[in-house]
Amino acid sequence: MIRIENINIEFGEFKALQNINCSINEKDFILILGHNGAGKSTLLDTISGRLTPSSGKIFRNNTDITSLSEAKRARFISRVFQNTHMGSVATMTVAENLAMATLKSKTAGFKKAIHNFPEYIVEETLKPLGLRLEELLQTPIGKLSGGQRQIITIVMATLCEPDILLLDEPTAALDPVSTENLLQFVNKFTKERKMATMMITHDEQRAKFLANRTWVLQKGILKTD
Ligand SMILES: Nc1ncnc2c1ncn2[C@@H]1O[C@H](COP(=O)(O)OP(=O)(O)OP(=O)(O)O)[C@@H](O)[C@H]1O
Repeated sequence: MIRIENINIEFGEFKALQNINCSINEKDFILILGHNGAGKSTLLDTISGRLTPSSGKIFRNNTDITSLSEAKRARFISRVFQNTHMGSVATMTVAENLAMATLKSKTAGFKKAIHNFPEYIVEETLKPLGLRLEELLQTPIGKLSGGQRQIITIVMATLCEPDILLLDEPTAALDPVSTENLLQFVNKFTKERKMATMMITHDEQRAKFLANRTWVLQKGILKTD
């Protein structure tokens, strides 16, 4: 589905990613492990189009997307950041944030979308979770706990039905109970939707039940399985 060929990312003299070759297939759940500064976020930034490689190519179903902008890739590649402030607007309600997410990668229709909350999310996603998030729809998202906000951010990221979901340490700021809830949610949610997922984590033991593949980055070099 996504194929990466001989990708290099350089920041000045520094080689952050070196000669990366890998493929992400449908329904894969890939854990990305590695020490601080190994290049994990840089790899996700390269796949999402946030960074442009100095050499190498990225293909989606054999189409070369190396020069496709991040905004255009957002229709099929969704990125969730460790810092949920980057994926949602704190002063807007949960419902408004979810409505806004239906517009992803489009620029028109913002005012209309904000009044058109996608009701199906309540029955299909929020209620089955059993975390009573549906009771918080009119609450500004900035008032939610870190775990609640992270779950809503992931739901938002998947409303455009991407082929692939990129999660950057989604449990980094969470306590053990919220971490467990979030991982269970991610497991159920991505498998039900048959969505390929790449997740950066520093907690392999807790997260490994989710994954069919584990990749390790060491100083910009990727070891795939
Ligand atoms: N925009 C940039 N300019 C210069 N150097 C950068 C830039 N972005 C990342 N780097 C460097 O590239 C290396 C890889 O960074 P990256 O954020 O991908 O690491 P990481 O594996 O995600 O680390 P962590 O686990 O700490 O989040 C680091 O040495 C970092 O300082």
